[in-house]
Amino acid sequence: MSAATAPRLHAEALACRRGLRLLFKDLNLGVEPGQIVWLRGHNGRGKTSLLRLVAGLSSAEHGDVTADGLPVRKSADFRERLVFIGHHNALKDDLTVTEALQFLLRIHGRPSDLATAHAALAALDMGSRRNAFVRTLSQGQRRRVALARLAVEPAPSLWVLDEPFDALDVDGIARLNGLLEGHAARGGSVLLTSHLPLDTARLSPTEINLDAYAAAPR
Ligand SMILES: Nc1ncnc2c1ncn2[C@@H]1O[C@H](COP(=O)(O)OP(=O)(O)OP(=O)(O)O)[C@@H](O)[C@H]1O
Repeated sequence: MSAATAPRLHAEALACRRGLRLLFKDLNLGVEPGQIVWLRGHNGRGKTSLLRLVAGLSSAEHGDVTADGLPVRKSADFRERLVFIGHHNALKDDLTVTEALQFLLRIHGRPSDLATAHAALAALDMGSRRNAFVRTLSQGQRRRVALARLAVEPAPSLWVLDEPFDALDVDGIARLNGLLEGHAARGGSVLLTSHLPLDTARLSPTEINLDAYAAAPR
């Protein structure tokens, strides 16, 4: 990854269907380098579904999501400049914390040497558990390990984060806020969901309420 800023994300008149239900329609979306976008809306409105569209993991019913003008599903460059952390932490129970993080870094093409993994864990204050098995961690600790990837992201990419604050304590929230703030200041961008209130004074997020684009009752 060599680009100096995050990709410019754009979508027009986006509509999303899951199964038989049209979830939302007529959504215009833009995420610029340096911007933090907070996606809000009722349970089941389609926030996770939208994040999956943006990450190129599914197709829209109508409209295209583009990154620097190219459809995300066709851009290998975009995939290298994207960090997607879903609601499930994707950590393997039978690996140690360090191994599980190294695995995630490796499959996403990021530096995965021991020093990098240890630095990432230290940034989320998980250094003392680095040799523990993932299955022995609490939910908040698992979330910290999954988020540790962000601490060693080498270039300003687009971070797509599904409920990243979920299960974090006050210290974890402060650490994540620090990562988000630093990332945006370096030209990175963020699209995230959160049912918990964000620190708007610190993060200055742009809010999008998906309820305003509802296509049908939930
Ligand atoms: N694989 C699937 N097949 C069919 N419908 C699905 C599938 N996954 C999700 N849905 C439906 O799509 C709708 C939107 O789900 P989604 O997870 O995107 O909502 P959300 O806004 O993220 O919700 P929450 O705030 O509860 O996390 C829900 O009604 C859900 O039941």
